[in-house]
Amino acid sequence: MMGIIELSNMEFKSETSSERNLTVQTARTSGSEGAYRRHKQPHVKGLSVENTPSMSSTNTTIVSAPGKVLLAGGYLVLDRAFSGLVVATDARFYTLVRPSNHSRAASTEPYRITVRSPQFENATWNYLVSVQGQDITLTASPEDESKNTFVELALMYSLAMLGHLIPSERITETLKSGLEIVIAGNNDFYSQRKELETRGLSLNTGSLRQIPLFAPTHTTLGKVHKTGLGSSAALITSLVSAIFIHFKASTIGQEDVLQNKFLHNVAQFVHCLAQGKVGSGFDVSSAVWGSHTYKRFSPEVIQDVMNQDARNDIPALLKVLDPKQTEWDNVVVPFKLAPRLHLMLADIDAGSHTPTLVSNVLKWRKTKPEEANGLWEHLGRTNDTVVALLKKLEAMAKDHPTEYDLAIQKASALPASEWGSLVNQSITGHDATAELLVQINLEFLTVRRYLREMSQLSEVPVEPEEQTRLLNACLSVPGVLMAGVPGAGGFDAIFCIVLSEESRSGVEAVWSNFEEMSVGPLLCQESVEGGLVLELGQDKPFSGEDRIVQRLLEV
Ligand SMILES: Nc1ncnc2c1ncn2[C@@H]1O[C@H](COP(=O)(O)OP(=O)(O)O)[C@@H](O)[C@H]1O
Ligand SMILES: C[C@@](O)(CCOP(=O)(O)OP(=O)(O)O)CC(=O)O
Repeated sequence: MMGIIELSNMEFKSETSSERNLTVQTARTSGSEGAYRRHKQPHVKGLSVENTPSMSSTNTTIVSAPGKVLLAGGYLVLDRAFSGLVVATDARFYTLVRPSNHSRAASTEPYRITVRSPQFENATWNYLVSVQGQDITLTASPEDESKNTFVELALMYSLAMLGHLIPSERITETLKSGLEIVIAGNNDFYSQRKELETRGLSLNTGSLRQIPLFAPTHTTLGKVHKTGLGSSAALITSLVSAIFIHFKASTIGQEDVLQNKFLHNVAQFVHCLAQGKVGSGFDVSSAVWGSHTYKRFSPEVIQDVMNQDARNDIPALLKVLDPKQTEWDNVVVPFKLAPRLHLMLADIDAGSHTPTLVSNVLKWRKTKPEEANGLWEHLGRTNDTVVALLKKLEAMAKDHPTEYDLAIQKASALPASEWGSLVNQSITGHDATAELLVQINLEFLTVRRYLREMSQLSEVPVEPEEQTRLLNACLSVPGVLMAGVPGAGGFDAIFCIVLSEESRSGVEAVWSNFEEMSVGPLLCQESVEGGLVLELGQDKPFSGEDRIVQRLLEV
């Protein structure tokens, strides 16, 4: 057994097969866990289980990655000249990897990997793996009813890379009993309207809390209504990382930037390949690093390997994905909402097709470059101002906690349009927190004004009128700091940032009474756990208390 390489010495030299170690954050077990982990939900029998459930956590790896919401920078973030603000959610995607239950016989090649997504109908995929020295090839079983390109590419490339990174004996040893992989996304990733209907429950957060973890979606992956949290990015990031960790090509417990960069680069590459295009990558980025401001990587970085021929030269691919050997120029600056600010999300049942919106906006930018670039400059600057003000607010909370709390309390009782009256009311004569709140609110209204202008000029419904009416109704509730359309906008979703539980209830009431569109609240909030988390495996044992891990071991 080779020793763990010191992180400072770590090199991803593709021509050697020496051991590499990659790092993800270890799951926290107390205090700051996401709302989902804290909620005491009644235990309701959820999924039908195909295989005999194995409660054993031995040799089991579980890695999770968060969903995302792009609060500012939609479209602009496709261009390196601009930044986006992405917040990771405590709704996560989980990948479990363990030796298979039923393949004692299959101790020789080809090894078998079975992947299940128990929330869906017809969602089992079988793969056959052959190992010849450093060359590892994976093929989908021809007997499968459906194909999952995202899963297949993630497995194919992760294993092929492992062949060049760790000794082949370790690979065959790990594969010899076959592998079982279970993939599950938090309920918030998919519309729960059908599940609520089945249970005779109405569409509100109280009802959503009664649904079991990883509830069945009553449909196939192809037909499911997604809520826009970025299922494929979170899935690929958790799957790729779980594989690297399960094969002990990675270690845990240290926050090593280089190692996470490698996992990021692999996930980013696989996601681009599966999507058939190089997007901005903000979703994979937040799945790895949590909330941050994001400046994209130059597409040229991976352009040359963006085809299936990359399989034929894994050392060359490893070189491109090695953060030390290739210039990955993405910029990630960590971000955190100030205390007492709560993110609220809702999906709109109407939905929009993001690739169509993107292609039409980019077409407009190409045909009217002056008009578009002028607007993007203004919008980009206003987005940056909003981020800078949110950071100032966070600093204010740290430096002057008592004044900050008092100001938030007062602002919670009034709609944002009336916060101006709070600025000069404090004992010191000037309330700096109230002033920041006013500025953030106004700047974000300006962001929305530019987005509506973009809608008009490009004829793409980025903030459609129906959404404008909904957002304005939310902003009339006391204690609502921001309301907007995330990401590409359209009819997909809305977000609000609110200052208190009362504000949250007020906004929820607006959503359930809104008659123009069906507004479905989500339960998730900002992730406090950051990006990638090792939930189980290596030196992170099963405590018996984490009900998410417990549930994953059962399904
Ligand atoms: N629970 C899951 N299990 C397996 N694959 C999944 C799961 N959820 C999503 N995927 C994969 O992600 C693809 C959806 O990707 P995409 O349409 O880009 O959605 P999104 O915008 O949510 O990322 C699916 O076709 C499937 O391959
Ligand atoms: C337009 C964009 O900048 C942002 C789109 O963000 P969304 O969060 O709307 O994405 P989907 O989950 O794919 O619907 C495109 C991009 O950056 O890739």
